[in-house]
Amino acid sequence: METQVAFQDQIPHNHCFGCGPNNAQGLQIKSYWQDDCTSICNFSALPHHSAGPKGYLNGGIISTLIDCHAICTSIADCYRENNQHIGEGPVHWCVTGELNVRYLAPAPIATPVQLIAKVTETSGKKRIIECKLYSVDQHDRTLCATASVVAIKVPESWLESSSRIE
Ligand SMILES: CCCCCCCC/C=C\CCCCCCCC(=O)SCCNC(=O)CCNC(=O)[C@H](O)C(C)(C)COP(=O)(O)OP(=O)(O)OC[C@H]1O[C@@H](n2cnc3c(N)ncnc32)[C@H](O)[C@@H]1OP(=O)(O)O
Repeated sequence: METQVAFQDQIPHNHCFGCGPNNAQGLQIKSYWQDDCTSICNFSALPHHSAGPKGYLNGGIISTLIDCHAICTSIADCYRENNQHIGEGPVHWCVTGELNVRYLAPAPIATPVQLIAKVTETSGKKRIIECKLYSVDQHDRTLCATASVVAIKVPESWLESSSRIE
């Protein structure tokens, strides 16, 4: 995995709060293929990503991590399906159509989280991505959230039109 370049570092023009390398205030997550079917993202939170009690990770941040890891996985899968390297040749963009998160256990903010995602269904412009978020310390791995994300492929013109709204 260490030898791979993150999906996000190959997708151009990305100012997204969760996954955009071009957003200095953002979370700047990095996602990689783990194997043929699954992708992985490791993230360490900062103190201001807290929920009400300062020891736990904010639920909105958890949703953003899942959303961005899943959508970037969907984009990477579009390139893979077309036998292209990410960011080369015809552009593939996806947006979130639906995000369903089940919060199973609080995630301690000081413990790194790991996200594992898998594209489970592809039909036309739509992909369904199942994602799990774990809190991972040296001894244990606790499943804190599961999610199902619907990614919808949008044309390249989206980038041009969204760039004009600045
Ligand atoms: C505003 C973002 C701009 C991004 C620009 C792209 C540049 C990329 C840059 C960097 C990459 C990394 C970026 C990661 C970003 C992280 C993810 C986000 O935060 S994205 C922001 C939140 N999401 C939205 O703002 C979508 C708002 N919704 C829409 O624009 C439309 O509703 C859209 C495009 C999702 C669907 O539009 P339709 O309904 O006209 O599309 P039709 O072609 O009719 O549908 C295609 C298929 O999808 C299903 N579908 C559509 N919406 C669905 C939904 N909400 N849930 C389930 N299925 C849905 C339909 O039923 C249809 O399925 P059948 O082919 O018939 O089987």
